[in-house]
Amino acid sequence: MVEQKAAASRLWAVVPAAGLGSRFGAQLPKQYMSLAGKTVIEHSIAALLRCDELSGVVVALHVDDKIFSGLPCANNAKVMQIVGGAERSESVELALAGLSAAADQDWVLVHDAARPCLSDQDIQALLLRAREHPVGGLLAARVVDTVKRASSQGEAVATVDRNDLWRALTPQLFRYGALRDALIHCRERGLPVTDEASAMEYIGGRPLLVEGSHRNIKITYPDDLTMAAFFLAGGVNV
Ligand SMILES: Nc1ccn([C@@H]2O[C@H](COP(=O)(O)OP(=O)(O)OP(=O)(O)O)[C@@H](O)[C@H]2O)c(=O)n1
Ligand SMILES: C[C@](O)(CO)[C@H](O)COP(=O)(O)O
Repeated sequence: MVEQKAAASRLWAVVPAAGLGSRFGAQLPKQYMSLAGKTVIEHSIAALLRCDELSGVVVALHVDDKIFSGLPCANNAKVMQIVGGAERSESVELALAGLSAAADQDWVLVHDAARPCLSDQDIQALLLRAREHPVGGLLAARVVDTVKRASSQGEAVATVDRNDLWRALTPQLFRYGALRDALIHCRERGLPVTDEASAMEYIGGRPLLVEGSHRNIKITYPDDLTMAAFFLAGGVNV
């Protein structure tokens, strides 16, 4: 009997970009702030598009977004747009629903539009390690500061053992079907999901932590844009 060879899993990307950047406090959503000659989101998407095996990217936009369609990357044949939701997790779930060509066993990279300093090296490290893992994985960085738990009065009440603490970054890489089902599971139960890995954890998964660069910062406050410009200009090579 001739065994049917399983079709190779394809690689997709989802870019949550429907936020309004309230903590950043600018007139424009932070993903559209200028950075090193382009907008923040263009750097984030460009990093994904440099990955040759990517089949397509779905960008989740705010319903009132009038900017993205005017960017050069919006005309890239691999780039699709959908309207996101009120929460980041909802935007990701809607983007997955928009990936009609994806098969359950395909892989999906979810990468914040607000993380413009993602390196090719980190993407390749995540793809190499997480695709060999039964659940998938995420880029992450070890916590290097002492961590305090605060009281409601803003006083340090405890020091948290940081030896096993990591900061979750993006991209995060999971199988399309498993991630879709995990996000639905969490939404139906009102479980708080701030990243894709937490949804996978809720259904019993243990995503692989792949150490990534501390330069892969999330633009949250204005100072982050200054740091990102420094990193994209090459930073200090030690
Ligand atoms: N409903 C939402 C909220 C956020 N995001 C995206 O998720 C990423 C990380 O979210 P965050 O840094 O919190 O962005 P904002 O929600 O814009 O920031 P803030 O919380 O300060 O308003 C960003 O690329 C943001 O555009 C999204 O797609 N949909
Ligand atoms: C997904 C994320 O960037 C991982 O650290 C983070 O959880 C996003 O949080 P935000 O409050 O939506 O920015």
